[in-house]
This record gives sequence, structure tokens and C-alpha cells, in this order.
Amino acid sequence: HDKWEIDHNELMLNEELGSGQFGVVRKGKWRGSIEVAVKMMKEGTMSEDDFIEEAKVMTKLQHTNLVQLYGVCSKKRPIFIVTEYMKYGSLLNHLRRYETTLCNNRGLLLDMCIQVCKGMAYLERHNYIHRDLAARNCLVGTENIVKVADFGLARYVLDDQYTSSGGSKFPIKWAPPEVLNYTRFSSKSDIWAYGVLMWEVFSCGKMPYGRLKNTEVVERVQKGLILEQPKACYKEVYDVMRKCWSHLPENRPSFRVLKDQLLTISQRILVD
Ligand SMILES: Cn1cc(-c2ccnc(-n3ncc4cc(C(C)(C)C)cc(F)c4c3=O)c2CO)cc(Nc2ccncn2)c1=O
Repeated sequence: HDKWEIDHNELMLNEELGSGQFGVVRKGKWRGSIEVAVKMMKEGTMSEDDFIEEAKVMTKLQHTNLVQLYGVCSKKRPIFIVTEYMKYGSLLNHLRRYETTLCNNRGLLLDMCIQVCKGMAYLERHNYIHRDLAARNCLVGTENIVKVADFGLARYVLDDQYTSSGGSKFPIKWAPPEVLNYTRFSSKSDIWAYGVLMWEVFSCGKMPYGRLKNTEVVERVQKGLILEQPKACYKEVYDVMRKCWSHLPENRPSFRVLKDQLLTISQRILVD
């Protein structure tokens, strides 16, 4: 019995949650009681067979700070991807919606960053690369729980506006030099993106590099210009961000090291 295969008769679909890269995502109930989100894969948006193969691995990645993949309905088209449900939607929208309260609670902002770091440290330990880590791809649940979503899915996107670094949908502002030049993804390119995510969190959802065009951002990143310190940001937290933006991948910390550094900073701050 394929554990990752979900019987669509066990699913009840409710309101729409939004439409992502692959089409409409709806809220649902699985086996009568489990709240889920169901991605209904629009034809032609994803290399489905490759993904269904990978789903077996993804269902085994389990951590409190990762949005759990429960399984797939792959017996008919469109395929459904069934995941854990997160009540408050994307971290980016959450930061923008609650800017005033959140932006004055730097301890909470740091705690959100630490939760993402824990989820990413788990992926790093399992040699799993996200490829599109950003505040828009994290989700918020009850009690300010933050989880990393859609890890690894970038590999199955068919839209080359998204997959090629020259494409209009490529996440240039979250990409390090080696990705801009050679699309060389690694856990160290996830670390660069994590630095930008920290900047997003402490800027309460501002767009990195403001209204600069992608071509201007590429130029600045190649020249070693980095994002400025956000107003609400502790000095030592900005120093961590800068390490994530080291030009050479080998000079960037690992998520494991980053987690311990951020926890130490947060303990010092709680004391103050
Ligand atoms: C699990 N989950 C998913 C979503 C949800 C809804 C619509 N689009 C998406 N997105 N968003 C982004 C996204 C990105 C990708 C890349 C391959 C990384 C580019 C691939 C995706 F498949 C998605 C996707 O499906 C999501 C994220 O997967 C919303 C939830 N919750 C709420 C709650 C309240 N309001 C709105 N959403 C929720 O709990």
C-alpha cells in the first residue's frame, strides 16, 4: 500500500486559499477531521511524474517548522498535493498585515527567524535544498508558529520564466552570485536567501532593494553591495545577515551554526 497515496474520497474540499505557482489551493478536511490544504495542479505547470516519485521522499521530511506533506492523489488528473493547513497564510502577508504590532516586538521577529532557521537546519541535515526560501514561502499558524513551505518544489516547475535566471519570475532578489551566474543551488544558496528573509522579517514585509529592477539588483550583488540594516534590527542580528551574504558560499555559515548563534542572541536580548 503506497503510504503517500491519498484516496480523494477521503478528502472534502472547502474554500479557496489562493492560487500559487501550480494553480488553485483550497482548504479541506481529510478523513473527516484533519485540516489540510489541497493544491490542485493545473495541467502543464509541473513535471508531475518526477514530482510523484519525489513525493515519497518529501512525506518523510517531518519537523515542527516544516509544512508537512501528507501525500498526493495521483490516480487521476489534476493531481492533488495534500499538506498540513496553516491558519494565517504566508509570513509575508502576516508581516504586512500586523506591521505595527510586530515591528515593535523585535523579540517576536527574532523568534520567527529562529523557527525558520530550525526548519531549514533540518532540511540541511537531510541534504535537502529549498531553492526558493523567502517570507512569501513560509506560513504562519496559531501561537505565532512559523513553518517553511513548498521546499524542493522549484525543481518541478515547468514555467521557464520561473526556472531560468533571466526569466521574469526568477527570484533574483533572494539569489546569491553563484546562482545568478551558474544557477548553482546548494544549502549555502538557501543561507543567502535566509539572510534576505531575515531582512524581510525585520523590515516587516518590505520589498528587498525597493523598486530596483532585477538587472540593477544583479549588478549590485555582483559588486558586493548588500541590503542596508533595517530600522527595527539589532546590530548583532544585522551582523548575522551580512555573514549570510558572504560573496563566496564557503564563507557563509550553515543553518546548524546559525541556529545556535541566533538562540544565543535571543537569550541575551530576553535578559536585557
Ligand atoms: C498549506 N497552505 C498553503 C497555502 C497556499 C495557498 C496558495 N498558494 C500557495 N503557494 N504559494 C507559493 C508556492 C510556491 C511554489 C514554488 C515552487 C516554491 C514557487 C510552489 C507552490 F505550490 C506554491 C503554492 O502552492 C500556498 C502555499 O503553499 C495557504 C495556506 N493557508 C492560508 C490561510 C489563510 N489564508 C491563506 N492561506 C496553507 O495553509
